[in-house]
Formats: sequence, structure tokens, C-alpha cells
Amino acid sequence: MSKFILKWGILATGGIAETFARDLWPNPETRDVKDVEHKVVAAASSSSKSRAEDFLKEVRGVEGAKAYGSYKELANDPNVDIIYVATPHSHHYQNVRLCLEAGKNVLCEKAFTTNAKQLEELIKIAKEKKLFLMEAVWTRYFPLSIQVREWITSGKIGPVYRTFADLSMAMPPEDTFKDNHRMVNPALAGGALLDLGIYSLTWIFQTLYTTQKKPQAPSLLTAVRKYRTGIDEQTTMLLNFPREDGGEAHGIATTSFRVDGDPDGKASAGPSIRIQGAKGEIQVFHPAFRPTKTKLILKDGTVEEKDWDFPGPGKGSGWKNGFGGTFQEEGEGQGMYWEADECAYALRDGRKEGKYESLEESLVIMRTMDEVRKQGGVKFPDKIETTDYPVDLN
Ligand SMILES: NC(=O)C1=CN([C@@H]2O[C@H](COP(=O)(O)OP(=O)(O)OC[C@H]3O[C@@H](n4cnc5c(N)ncnc54)[C@H](OP(=O)(O)O)[C@@H]3O)[C@@H](O)[C@H]2O)C=CC1
Ligand SMILES: O=C1OC[C@@H](O)[C@H](O)[C@H]1O
Repeated sequence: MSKFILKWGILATGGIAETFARDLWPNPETRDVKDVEHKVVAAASSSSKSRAEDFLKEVRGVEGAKAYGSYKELANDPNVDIIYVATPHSHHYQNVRLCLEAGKNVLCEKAFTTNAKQLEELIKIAKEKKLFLMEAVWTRYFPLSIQVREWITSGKIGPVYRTFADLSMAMPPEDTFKDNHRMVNPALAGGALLDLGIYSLTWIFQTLYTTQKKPQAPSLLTAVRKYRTGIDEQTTMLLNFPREDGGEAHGIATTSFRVDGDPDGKASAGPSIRIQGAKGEIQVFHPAFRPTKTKLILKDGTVEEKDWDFPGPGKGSGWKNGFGGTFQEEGEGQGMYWEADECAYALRDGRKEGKYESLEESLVIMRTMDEVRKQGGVKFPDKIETTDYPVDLN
């Protein structure tokens, strides 16, 4: 069988760009994917062409891969099928729009944009130009997430009435980040909500919204604790989803830079995610962005624990080593390849959006986050909230 080969261009050369591009290197057959392959054929750095050259060496770009010192040159490279956008949140709208205007398909890191207006505009352009566009919420494409959604839709835990979801990582900002770092800088759309809280919302949505036949947007109440830079350092969201049976389901989503979802690193604190139905519950353990353990508990006495693999070879010994580890011929991958595989299948089959998170759902989540910021009084500078284009942000 001939394989579909997807030729990637990587836009930006920071932490996640490196992790993602390294994850494209392992042979897809190591995860039982036999019909698609990935090649990194180009990369661009806004810092310099030599930074892009170094990056291509680090991530094992193909022989002859092109290095660019500007994002515009990458967007115009005719050999690139799809561009992975890996800049801070503040820059996504401008960078994705640059790629779409140049006729490129795009996979954009979370959070998609700073606000829903920007995302609406990008979706409109992608549709007009018949291009593929997807938010890189990698967690949605894990076999673990597919199984959890299947447990829900097959009625394993009965009707679902409530989901708790947390992603909190104790990293006191004043000791961890300078005020201009992307995690806390309003000019880079920093804050717990867009960086971590989006995963809590991912679990709320993929259990209470994606799994409904006719999903409806939730209403929302929020409590926000702000950091000295003006971004949110801790946010709690109460979401009320109308259900198709006429009832309601509640989502409680939390995120924090102050407390930890797994203080001892041994899951002693219990699950970070609890999906509760009439017949039992599904538990998912920290971290919500890359969980490796689930527990299914049913009222009939069934208790099933499962550890989930992240096949390699790939970046090395898994998330615990953080970003930018060294290549290993053996060991775990990171799991970003599953969302990359989805991009390959979509482009091969002519689909224009991701299978497990539609553009409409990304938009509803973006509107939810807009409302959280409104209720919490978190504002970003106009320059990064505008839909004007082009705007020079650097
Ligand atoms: N899926 C996941 O698990 C993760 C996703 N992310 C997401 O990826 C994105 C990037 O995060 P991360 O890689 O950690 O960030 P980094 O700061 O490590 O990298 C961001 C890169 O963007 C480019 N850039 C362009 N303009 C700016 C600017 N004004 N300030 C800073 N960087 C700039 C730079 O690359 P260059 O100089 O080459 O142009 C920089 O290296 C965010 O959207 C984040 O939410 C982050 C971590 C994990
Ligand atoms: O997406 C992410 O997941 C892992 C976190 O460490 C990181 O800050 C965030 O951007």
C-alpha cells in the first residue's frame, strides 16, 4: 500500500515546536499507523535563518530541508503542505492568517487565538480558500481520550450529569517567570486560562459537549484570581450544559499556577478528572494535557485501571523530562504524533477540520474563554485582540 506523505513546515523554533517536530520523526508503524508518514521539509525562525538551520538539525528535518529567517518565506514555500504554528497565543491570529492568505493548511497550537472574533475571521478565510485548519489540542487525539468518549457514548456509565476537570501546576509566577515571559505577560496573552485551563475545558467539553448529538453551548459563572501583571493565575469555572433530554449537565473546570494537581508526583491526591454518570464514573489522572492512567468505576462493582502507552522511539523518556529532551532509539514518544496523523488523514481524504474537535467546537470554547476573561476582568492589549491584519507584533 502506498503511504500518504505529509510535508510539514514548522513556524517558530521554541519549546513546543521542537517537541512536536521530534515527534514526527518516529516511524508511524511503531504506533500501528501504516498508511501515513510525516516529513519536516522546512522551518522558520523570526530570530534568524541560522536558528532555523540549527532547529532543523535538532529535529532531524529531511535532507535539503529549507531554513527561513522569516515566517513569510515559509508561508510561501511551495513544497510545504501544512504549517504548524508554535508561537505564543498573542501571535496566532497574525501567523495563521499569514499562512492561510498564502494558501497553506494550518495546525495551530492552543489557545487558537486570543478571542472568538479572531477565530471567526480565520475560519471564514479557511473556508473561503478551502484550506484545512485545526487547533492543536493534542489530548483529543490520544487513544485514551477516544476510549473515554466511547465509554460515554456507548452508555457505559449511563447519562453523564457532571464532570470535574483540573489542570493545576504549582509554579509560583514571581519565583518562576520574569514578568515578560509568555506565561504571565498580557502582551503575549499569558495566564493560566489560555495556557492550562484550556485543558480543563477540553475535558469538560469532550465529555459533556462533543459526546452530545446536538451539543449546545454552556452558560458560565467564574471566579478569577489575578496576578500582578493582570493575567489570571487561578481560575474556577462553573459551566451548565443544556442536554438533549431536556436536562442539564454541570462542568467544574479549575486551573492554577499556585496549587498542584499532583503534589507528590505519585497520584496520591487522586484523579484530576472525574466524569460522573448514573451508572458509575471515569477517572483520569494528572496531567490533563497528557494523562497516562484511567480508572473506570461502576456501581455493579467493576473497577478497571488502565495505563496508556505513548509508543516510541521518539523524544526519550516521556513528559517528565520536560521539553527538548534528546533522541532515543527506544522509549516513549510524547504523543503529539496522533494529532499529526489526524492532519495527514484529513488532507489525504479532503477533510477541512479535525475529526475530534470541529472548528465550531473550538469557537464555542473560545467564546467561553472570552466570557471567563470578561467576568474576571482580564484584558489583553488591543494590539493582540484586534482582527486587523497585518499587524507587526515584534
Ligand atoms: N501542546 C502542548 O503541550 C504545549 C503547547 N504549547 C503552546 O505552544 C505555543 C508556544 O509555546 P512554547 O513553545 O512553550 O513557547 P516558547 O517561548 O518556547 O516559543 C515560542 C516561539 O515563538 C516565537 N516567537 C515569535 N515572536 C515571539 C515573541 N514576541 N515572544 C516570544 N516568542 C516569540 C519564537 O520562535 P522564533 O524565534 O524561532 O521565531 C519562540 O521561540 C503556545 O501557544 C503554547 O500554549 C506550549 C507548551 C506545550
Ligand atoms: O500546553 C501546555 O501543556 C504543558 C504545559 O506545561 C504548558 O505550559 C502548556 O502550554
